Amino acid sequence: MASHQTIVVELGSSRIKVGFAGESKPRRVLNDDGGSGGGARRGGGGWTVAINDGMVSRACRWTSLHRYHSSMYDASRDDSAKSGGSASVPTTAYEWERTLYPLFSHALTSILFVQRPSRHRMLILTSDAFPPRIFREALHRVLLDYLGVGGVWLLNGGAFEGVYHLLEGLPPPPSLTSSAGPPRAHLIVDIGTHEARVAVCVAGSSILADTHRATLSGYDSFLGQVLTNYQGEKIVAKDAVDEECAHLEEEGSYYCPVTSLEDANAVVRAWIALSSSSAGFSPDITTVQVRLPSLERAQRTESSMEATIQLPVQPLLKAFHQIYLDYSNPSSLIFAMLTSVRTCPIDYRKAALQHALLLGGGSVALRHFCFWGGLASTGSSTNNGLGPQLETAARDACGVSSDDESAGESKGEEKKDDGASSVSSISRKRFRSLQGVVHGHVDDDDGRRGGINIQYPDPFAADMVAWIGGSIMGTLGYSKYYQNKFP
Ligand SMILES: Nc1ncnc2c1ncn2[C@@H]1O[C@H](COP(=O)(O)OP(=O)(O)OP(=O)(O)O)[C@@H](O)[C@H]1O
Repeated sequence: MASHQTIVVELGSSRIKVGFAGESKPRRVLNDDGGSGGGARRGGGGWTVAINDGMVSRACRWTSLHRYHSSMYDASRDDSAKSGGSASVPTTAYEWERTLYPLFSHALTSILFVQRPSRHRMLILTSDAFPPRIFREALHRVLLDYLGVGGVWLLNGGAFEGVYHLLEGLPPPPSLTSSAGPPRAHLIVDIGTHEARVAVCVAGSSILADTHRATLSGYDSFLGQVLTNYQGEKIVAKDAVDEECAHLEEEGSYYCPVTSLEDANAVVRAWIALSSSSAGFSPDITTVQVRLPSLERAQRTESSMEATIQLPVQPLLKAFHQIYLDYSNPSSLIFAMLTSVRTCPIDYRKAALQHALLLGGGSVALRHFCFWGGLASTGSSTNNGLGPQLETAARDACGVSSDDESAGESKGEEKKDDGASSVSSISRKRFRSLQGVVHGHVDDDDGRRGGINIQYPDPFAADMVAWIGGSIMGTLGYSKYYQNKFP
């Protein structure tokens, strides 16, 4: 059987990327605003893919395969659930077949224009390291039996496997000398929609399964926390909706204008835009001006209402700290990263922390997020963004304060009480074993060498790396890994 180009599909929870192996980008990225990218905000209960497979036009509801900490997931935040959509993940192979058949039929006929599926094999990347058995069974049945695709390779934990094929070609971090040779290990951090996943990937091998961690630090989970924090603050938006709020204040109740994930996303985008603009930004800023989508909609019916309002930034920064930087919180990203490294064999720890890579759409969305802690400690806005903030949080977690870079003698000492008194002594000691690795060593000539270094996989787009890695894999001769219809 002559095999034509391999098809590569990345099944993400909020974006599905479809294309051919050997190409530099997917032919189409499906998301819930019709595939144009950017993404309208949706809740965690799934979204709708518009399907047109040449026979019928309909919609297919797509949910993530698995939801980590599903008991912690707050369905009341879910916009789609509120609007009557089903928030449930399929629970039988048959339900998965009903979801997958229209989706892949659409991809083959309307996106890739494949005439004879049997001449193509398909590489499927899933974010989950362990997708449910019923999903795998349904996928194979749909692709091999119903749609007649030539062969299928389901690649679990796709981002980790995919990026593995790009790592060799990535330039070394500027802090490392080029003579150091190719890195022996990487810490891969994939920030997705609901979850973030972390694992150590070793050169010449694959990911170390023991180091795999999943945590509720996806971009939408962060937005959920932003929403919760603003609602908890009970903001009185006097200037925005004068009469209404004055009345509420009199009654002793409050009004919070941030009412959906979409609003929370608008606050995040506004803050990033403000902090990225060099003009007029200073660490003293405590409010941000935001145009809220929900107020914009209300404005259409009530013309007296203002859609742009001034909001405090404190609840936003608090959410960022809780979800990403708080090393005393087991659900935070920094906790997952440090636990992952602590689990890996001791001789790989140094290399893994020196070569940490941020992947996934969430890391793109937060790449320039500015946090006060960083600004305050450096006195400038250059040390902002997710990567530098995670580095600072890792140093804090390991008891390496930011100002003792030159004074190695403080190693091993208890961190002084500098306002972080709410952090328990157990939390402060939890990652002490990584202190030397996170800190690096101090050279007389060149300053600090080694230590934690968190990078983006430039020049590749962090949210495309998994698919591009899959595209490379699809061109290689991995025949024995494909499950073929005609073995
Ligand atoms: N370029 C971008 N700029 C801003 N936000 C983005 C960008 N790309 C993706 N996002 C947002 O980041 C989140 C994660 O995107 P990603 O493409 O990694 O999702 P996914 O692969 O579907 O998720 P998962 O890996 O959890 O299955 C989504 O909420 C998405 O809206």
